[in-house]
Parts: sequence; C-alpha cells; structure tokens
Amino acid sequence: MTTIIKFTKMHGAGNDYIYVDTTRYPIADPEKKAIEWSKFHTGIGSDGLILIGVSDKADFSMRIFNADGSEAMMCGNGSRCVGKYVYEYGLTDKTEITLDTLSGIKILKLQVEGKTVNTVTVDMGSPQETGEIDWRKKYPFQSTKVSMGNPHLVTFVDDITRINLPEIGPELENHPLFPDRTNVEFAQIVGKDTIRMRVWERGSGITQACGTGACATAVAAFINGLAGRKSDVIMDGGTVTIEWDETSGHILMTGPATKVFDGEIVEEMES
Ligand SMILES: N[C@H](CCC[C@H](N)C(=O)O)C(=O)O
Repeated sequence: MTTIIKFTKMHGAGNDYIYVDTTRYPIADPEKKAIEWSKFHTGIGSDGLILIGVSDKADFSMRIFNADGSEAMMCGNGSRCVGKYVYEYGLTDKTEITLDTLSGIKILKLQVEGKTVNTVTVDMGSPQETGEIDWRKKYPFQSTKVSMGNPHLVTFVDDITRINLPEIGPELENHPLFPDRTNVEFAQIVGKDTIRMRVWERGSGITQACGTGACATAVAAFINGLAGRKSDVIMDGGTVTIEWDETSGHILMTGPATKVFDGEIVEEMES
C-alpha cells in the first residue's frame, strides 16, 4: 500500500528546506525522513525538513530537523518561509502571524505584494547566554557564544576567505565545550554595520545562510563594539537585516523567502 506526501521546496537566502503541511500529510518519523529526503543524490536534496502544524498557543507551529535528523529549537530562514507558505497556500489571510517553536512563540510580519510574500520580518525574541571563549594556543582567535534558542559560536576574523570552514567547522561544532554541539559562524566586518558571514551549521554542515546565525553574528558584533544595533549580514546565499531593538531587547530579522517547487513523495506503507 502506498501513500502520497506533498511537499514544497523553499529557501531563505539559499538555506533550503523541504516543507510539509502536517495537517494534511502527517509525518510519523521526521528524524528518519529528514535524513532520507535531505540527501542530494538519493533523496530530494536539502538542508533539512520543516514541518508546519497547528498549535493551541499560536496560529501555527514549526518543527525543524537538520539533514542529520537532529531536531533544532529554531530556524530563522525556515520561519520566514513558513510565513510565506501559510499565506500563499491559503492557510491564513493574516499578514501578522504567530509561530509556535521549541524556542517559544515568534511573531512574523509578512511583506505582501499582490498575493506574493517576498520578505518577512521575524521577532526572534531576546538573545541569551552570551560569553567569550579565548582558545589560547589552540586557535589564533577568540569567539563569542550566543544563543538564539539554538547555540552559536561567532568568530570575527580579518579575512574570511582564509578560513577553511570544511575543516574547522566540524571541529568546533563537536568541541567538548558544547555538549549539544553548536552552529559555527565566521564573520568579517566589511563596512559600517555590514558583516560578511559564512556558516557551518550543526547537523547540516555548510549552508548558504543561517537566520539564527545571522542574528547571533549581529549580536556578537554589537557586544564587541564592531557594529551598531542594526546591521546587514551578507551570507553566501543572500543578505538579511538584523536589528537589536533597544526598547524590547528583541532581535528583528528581515529577509527573503523563496519558493522553488512543489513535489510529491510516494511512500510504501509497511503492511
Ligand atoms: N542547524 C541549526 C538549525 C537551523 C538553523 C538555521 N538554518 C536558521 O536559519 O536559523 C541548529 O541545529 O541549531
């Protein structure tokens, strides 16, 4: 017996996920499916799997699974795409949406042109747990830990092109200092309130962009006196604007959300 699961491939600044509306297509084993469907040669190919669902505390819920099947507390780029999805697929006509995530309720403001959502602003809440790490002789730099609900390690360097991310990314992701592992960002100040950032994501490796990582990078830049409260973070796949609101203490992230294609998976059901 087979069952069909419809999905939509979307990306936020090139950070691409498979999106499934679980109110219509429930997914029993998301960890396993995230691994299987994220594979580029034998699956759909993506940075992971995002499940859109209902919530008794918000308009919708979002669960995010990395390509290695690990579930994360939050996904910035994914939350913008969820906002786009629920509006464009007619699940809501609201342009201000609340989203229930493992790191709390996020508020999404959709910028709509006609019937299309091109950019979204997400209130990401307040950053937590910041702190400096001096690697001493181990590495020639120091880093800043920032949590956006999920863990980030941000390191500023003079020349980001000299960073061997495939080598140092997994080393830092899995460092014993981080019992839950960490996302790893390297950043370079390239202009006033303009930051170039590359990311090795926990559970997915190098991605084109990381929304929570861009927030963490902007927070670390402000804490270290390298940028103001509002900065543009330029990543491999695109740019997001981050503002650390002085009154609320919340981080506002504004960036693109793009649909790539709709597809369907035919699953053999265990009889
Ligand atoms: N790899 C992250 C989850 C995805 C976050 C990222 N894609 C974003 O846009 O925030 C983690 O394990 O915490």
